[in-house]
Amino acid sequence: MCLTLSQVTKRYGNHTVLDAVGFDVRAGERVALLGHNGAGKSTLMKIILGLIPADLGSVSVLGAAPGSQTARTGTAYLPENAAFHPALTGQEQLCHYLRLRGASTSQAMPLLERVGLETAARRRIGTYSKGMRQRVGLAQALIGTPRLLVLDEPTSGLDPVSRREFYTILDELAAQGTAILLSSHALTEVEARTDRIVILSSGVMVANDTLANLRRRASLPIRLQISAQNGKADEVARKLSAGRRNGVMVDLVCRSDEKLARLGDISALGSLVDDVDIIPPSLEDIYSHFSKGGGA
Ligand SMILES: Nc1ncnc2c1ncn2[C@@H]1O[C@H](COP(=O)(O)OP(=O)(O)OP(=O)(O)O)[C@@H](O)[C@H]1O
Repeated sequence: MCLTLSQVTKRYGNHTVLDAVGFDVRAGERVALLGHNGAGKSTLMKIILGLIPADLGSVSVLGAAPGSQTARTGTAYLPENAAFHPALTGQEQLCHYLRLRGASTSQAMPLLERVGLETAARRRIGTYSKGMRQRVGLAQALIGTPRLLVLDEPTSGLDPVSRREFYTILDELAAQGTAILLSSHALTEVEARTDRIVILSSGVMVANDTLANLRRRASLPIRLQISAQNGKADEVARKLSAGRRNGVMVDLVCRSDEKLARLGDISALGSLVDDVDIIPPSLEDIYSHFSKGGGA
């Protein structure tokens, strides 16, 4: 196990910011840490990195205490807004980090190539876009091939192509055995790119499971979106006891275990129906279900 948290509790005065949080991250696993603003995500990351202590509970990072030599050597961290010296070039900034970690500066260019910054490597960081600065941060995090990678909202402010490229690099790292914990507000993107989801709500862990299992447990309603033949939406809606959305679309909401029966009802309408789409609950729906205590 690369990361093990058990009963981790943190208080600031009377305010309990983390309340008995516990989960694991295995080698090669990509875990998303989701939660509203102030849910405790950054606090948890700071505890994992050994920057602040937990009041109660235990944390094991690569089998060692957070902040210990073993934990620090094997862990890389990318803060949400990584700050770099604007007058340094990407290459100079990376050489600086390599020296700090006692590594050879000859690795700077291969690392910059890996994150797609080879052509900009000799330009000052002050001229980089946000996405390019985020890539410098990722190159820094890749020094020494970390066994645990902790990323605080790594893709906020990145365009869709940069996001995809960013996740491709994370996928490669995970395939090599790096454990990845990343916080995010971008629910739809973590849906496709992570193996497990942990949801914090006001410092309490309200979910820790694969998305497929969370979907099953939430058993939220499914929407069947039916396209009726021209002019027949009212008739279709009436026959199915469903709601008409506009001139041709009819919305039918049902439980997951009713889906097949309802599809049978739709198909029995024959030529009155042109098409049907099945819309499962989105990650946003599931997230909101568990955040409101639906998992309890
Ligand atoms: N040093 C501190 N002193 C007092 N309260 C703090 C301190 N650091 C964080 N908090 C409080 O702890 C709670 C959790 O904050 P944290 O930054 O961990 O949330 P977050 O989930 O990362 O939020 P965001 O998504 O906005 O980054 C907040 O209510 C915050 O005000």
